[in-house]
Amino acid sequence: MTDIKLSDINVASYAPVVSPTNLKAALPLTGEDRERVAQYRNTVKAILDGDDPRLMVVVGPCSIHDTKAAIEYAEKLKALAPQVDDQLFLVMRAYFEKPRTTVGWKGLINDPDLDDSFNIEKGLHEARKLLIEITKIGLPLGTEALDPVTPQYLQDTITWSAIGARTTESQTHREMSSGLSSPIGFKNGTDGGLDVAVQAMQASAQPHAFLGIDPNGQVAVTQTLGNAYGHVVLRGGGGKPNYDSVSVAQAEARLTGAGLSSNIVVDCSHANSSKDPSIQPLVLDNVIHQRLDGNLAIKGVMLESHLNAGNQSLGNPADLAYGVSITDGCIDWATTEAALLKAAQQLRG
Ligand SMILES: O=C[C@H](O)[C@H](O)COP(=O)(O)O
Ligand SMILES: C=C(OP(=O)(O)O)C(=O)O
Repeated sequence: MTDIKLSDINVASYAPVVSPTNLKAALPLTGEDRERVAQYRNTVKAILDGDDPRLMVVVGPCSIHDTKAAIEYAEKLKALAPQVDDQLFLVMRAYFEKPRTTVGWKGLINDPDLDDSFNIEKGLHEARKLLIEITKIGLPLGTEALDPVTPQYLQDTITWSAIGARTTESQTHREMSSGLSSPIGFKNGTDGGLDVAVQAMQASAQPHAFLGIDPNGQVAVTQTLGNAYGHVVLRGGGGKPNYDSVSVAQAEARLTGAGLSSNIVVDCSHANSSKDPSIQPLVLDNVIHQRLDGNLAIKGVMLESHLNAGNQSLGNPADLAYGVSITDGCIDWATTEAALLKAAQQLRG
């Protein structure tokens, strides 16, 4: 009876993985790239503090599955930036971890070869390599912090982080957020509920102690200081959008009532576009008008955009169309560029 198996009954295997320190040694972020990230973060903080009047725009693919297409996208975004940067601070969406409603491809880190081979070590390398390449191109980067371990590998390259609608209520994610070095946006819940995001801001602003990993990959009691730059991301939910002026005013009142800064980012995608990507420019247009009407609580917007429009199913990776999302549908580059040029022009008055 003593050899009865009680643990790991549902675990098939373990495989050690590179430590954060060793990955960073292999793929270092150096010199002026480090200064850039620090500067980008300061800009986002200044936007959230109301000291920089520009609108932050987190824009890019729903998920990155092809690093070549991501570089091509980054080069286009970089070329657009100087045409709008008097009004818009562009941050490229670089999402490598996808939260799934049930199951599905969980992102480039989890399965970089898109074939259920789950070469997570390769995924970490590819993600970090790409983040460094895009930093060198000269763009700030935004990502979803989903797995509580991955920030140790990537966070030094990140200007803005998000906690997704499916994890905003999770204590683990609030604890992790309290130690993240970047400002952090909390999505409202998938049911549209704002309370979880407000509570996440309250929780993550405080110090926490929890089990995490240290830079050497050692499990460690992690004590954090609290993240002062939490804010809400309105993404709609429960079958309804929440980007309209009434919903935004309600969110503002809720935040102020809780003693929090009334900083709001509007996600033009997800339930705010009923997952129809072609609606995103209309949502953006509405938000720009709210800003022009004097609503300065709206500090940013998010757009899901790729080189080409729509999305495609992930079947045989060799058959995938280039530059098309394999998760949520996106607007194409031409639509993105036109929408952002228009937004900047409108904001100039
Ligand atoms: O943003 C992407 C998706 O909306 C999110 O990952 C959930 O995807 P799913 O409902 O297709 O699993
Ligand atoms: C998963 C995402 O959004 P949400 O958490 O709002 O569904 C996303 O932005 O990729």
